[in-house]
Amino acid sequence: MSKMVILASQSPRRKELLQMIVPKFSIEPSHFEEKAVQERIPERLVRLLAEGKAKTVWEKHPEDLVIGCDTIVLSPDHEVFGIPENREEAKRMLLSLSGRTHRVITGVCVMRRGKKSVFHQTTKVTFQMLTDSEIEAYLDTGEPFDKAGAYGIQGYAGALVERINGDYYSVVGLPVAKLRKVLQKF
Ligand SMILES: Cc1cn([C@H]2C[C@H](O)[C@@H](COP(=O)(O)OP(=O)(O)OP(=O)(O)O)O2)c(=O)[nH]c1=O
Repeated sequence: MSKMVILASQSPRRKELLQMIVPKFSIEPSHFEEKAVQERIPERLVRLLAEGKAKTVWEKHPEDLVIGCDTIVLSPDHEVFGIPENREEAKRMLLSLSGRTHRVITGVCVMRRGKKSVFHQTTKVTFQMLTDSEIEAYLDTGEPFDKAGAYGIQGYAGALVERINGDYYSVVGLPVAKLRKVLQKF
C-alpha cells in the first residue's frame, strides 16, 4: 500500500467502518459537485459519484491512496433516493419504503497513481409496514436527515427492518469485506 490512505468522506459512519480494516488513515471530505452527474442507471450513478469524490481529493494528494464512496437507495418503484432535503421529502421516502423491499447500492472507488478500482454492492432491505404515527415518530428522532433513503439501519430504523439480504455494512455506507479484498491489490 502507498504511504497514506485518505478517506474522501464527511460521513462519521464511513470513518468508523474503515477503522475495521485500515489501522491508520486521514479524512478529507470531497467537494465534488454531485448534482453535475447525470446518469439514469443507479449502479453507474453510484460508481460515477464515488469516482468523482475520490478523484477531487486524489488530485490534491497524488502520492496517496484515496477512497471515495456513495450510497443511494433505489425505491421499490425504482426511484433514486439520496439524502432528503426536508421533512416532507423524508416522509415521502419512508412511506414508499413501508412494507416493501428496496435496494441500497453503495459505490466505492479506490484511487492511487496509475491504479484505480471501482465497484458497487447491492443489498436488499425489507421494511415492516409503518403507520403514519410510527413514521412521524421516526422523523422526530432527527436520524433521517443525513442519510440516503431517510433512514439509518444502524440506528432506530434497525427496529423497522423486517429483513436484509446482502451486506449490512454496505447499507450503512461502506462494504468493508469487499473493500478489504480490493485494498489487498493496492
Ligand atoms: C441507507 C443508509 C444510509 N446511510 C448513510 C450513509 C451515507 O453517509 C449517507 C448517504 O449519503 P452519501 O452521499 O453517500 O454520503 P455522505 O454525504 O454522508 O458523505 P460523503 O459524500 O462525504 O462520503 O447515508 C446510513 O448511515 N444508514 C443507512 O441505513
